[in-house]
Amino acid sequence: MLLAIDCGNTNTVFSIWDGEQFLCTMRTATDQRRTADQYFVWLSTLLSHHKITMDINAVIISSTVPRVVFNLRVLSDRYFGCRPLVVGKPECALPVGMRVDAGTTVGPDRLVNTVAGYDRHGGDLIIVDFGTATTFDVADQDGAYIGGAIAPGVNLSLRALHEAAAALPHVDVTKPARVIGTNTIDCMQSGVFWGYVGLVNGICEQIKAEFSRPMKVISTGGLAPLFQQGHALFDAFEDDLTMHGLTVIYEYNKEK
Ligand SMILES: Nc1ncnc2c1ncn2[C@@H]1O[C@H](COP(=O)(O)OP(=O)(O)OP(=O)(O)O)[C@@H](O)[C@H]1O
Ligand SMILES: CC(C)(CO)[C@@H](O)C(=O)NCCC(=O)O
Ligand SMILES: [K+]
Repeated sequence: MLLAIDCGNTNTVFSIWDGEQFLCTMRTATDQRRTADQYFVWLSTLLSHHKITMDINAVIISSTVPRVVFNLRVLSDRYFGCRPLVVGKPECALPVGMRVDAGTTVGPDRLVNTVAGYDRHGGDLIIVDFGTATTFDVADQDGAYIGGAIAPGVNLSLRALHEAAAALPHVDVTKPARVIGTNTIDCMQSGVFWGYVGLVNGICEQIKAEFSRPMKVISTGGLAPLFQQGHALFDAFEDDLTMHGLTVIYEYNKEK
């Protein structure tokens, strides 16, 4: 079985793939201090709770936080007896290339999203991922990652408002009933919710204008469904896009 690990700046998601389906998915806060032994105790407890026998013999990692990779490598080696594939490292081949400025480092999550989007939908895509940052990844006709946009994440923007302004409380994002808020919380929610609808819409429209062919827009990440509510921002929402991309990259490397 394959253990696929998607490590973001906020959360790290572990999924077990049996070759056909994901048996379970587990999420923990990203913390570079967490050791291999701590990961293993946590994983084994959850897997026994789900009644899944742990026979992991392969590991693939995408990490936007370089420092956590060390302990995840130790986890693979010590507990699963294997060397993990790490997206972005030379030994991990990608089925599709990238066309960006020489010397630039693309976030592995964005490359994985591009691979997954191309696998499911073919090329000419915009993938919008609502994580710590809101990213826009463009897949060309042949599936190559050709760039995109990085905007501050929704929760990050709300936190920034709260931290910078003494009279603004911490609030969660939600779709407000009205655009004109009549109290502080409604005003903040309106600003962030409708601000992001405008941001996503505006960036996608401008990417489409700059690109020469019609494009499909795919969304992923915990907050995507909220923004899809009542607005035709996306052609599809796919919860498991990054995990799917990790399995595609794993299979590609296994065959090579
Ligand atoms: N309605 C909601 N309001 C607030 N937060 C939500 C809501 N729905 C989902 N979330 C949160 O959105 C987050 C989405 O997770 P996702 O994996 O897409 O990104 P992340 O973990 O925040 O970022 P990263 O992948 O960069 O670490 C989760 O932390 C989840 O708790
Ligand atoms: C933009 C984030 C933080 C989104 O997770 C990540 O993809 C990243 O750290 N990227 C590096 C820079 C880039 O993708 O161009
Ligand atoms: K993510």
